[in-house]
Amino acid sequence: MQTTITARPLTAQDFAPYGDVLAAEGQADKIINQGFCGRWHDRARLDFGPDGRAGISIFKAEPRSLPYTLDLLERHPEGSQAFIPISMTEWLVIVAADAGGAPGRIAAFIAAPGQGINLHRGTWHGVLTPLHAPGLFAVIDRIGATPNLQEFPLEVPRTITR
Ligand SMILES: NC(=O)N[C@@H](O)C(=O)O
Ligand code: NI
Repeated sequence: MQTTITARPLTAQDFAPYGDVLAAEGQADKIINQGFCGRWHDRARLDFGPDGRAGISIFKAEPRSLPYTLDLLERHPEGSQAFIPISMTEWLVIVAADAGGAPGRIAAFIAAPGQGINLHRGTWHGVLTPLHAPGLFAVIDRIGATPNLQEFPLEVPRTITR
């Protein structure tokens, strides 16, 4: 069993099984606004289900420190969830593969300042984990009448290190 997981730098390629990386990285898809702005166009696979709608919320999360004890994973079976950093600091992203309806192998990433993510619908993840105050994020996820939340407490907590 993985009891200690080493976080690695967040890259779009490594994160692809779990979601999308949202950042002004590499060449812009479009140059707009009379050449004064780069647009990294349509970079997230958003999904809010047939009965939900998109919402934008602001999260202010308490910073955590490494090594971090992970004792809970969760997922949103009815929609995607995107985290766009407002405070330009690194933060911790924890995801896991699905293994028959429960979390399988866990992966951890250090998001660089300015990197955001979009978790695809149903992706197991740790809750928002900034590493520096003020931990401000814009969150785009499903607003609907159902809880859209499945939590999975870990019987054996894991240690996430850098
Ligand atoms: N519960 C909530 O709004 N946030 C969590 O889903 C999270 O991933 O941080
Ligand atoms: Ni979540």
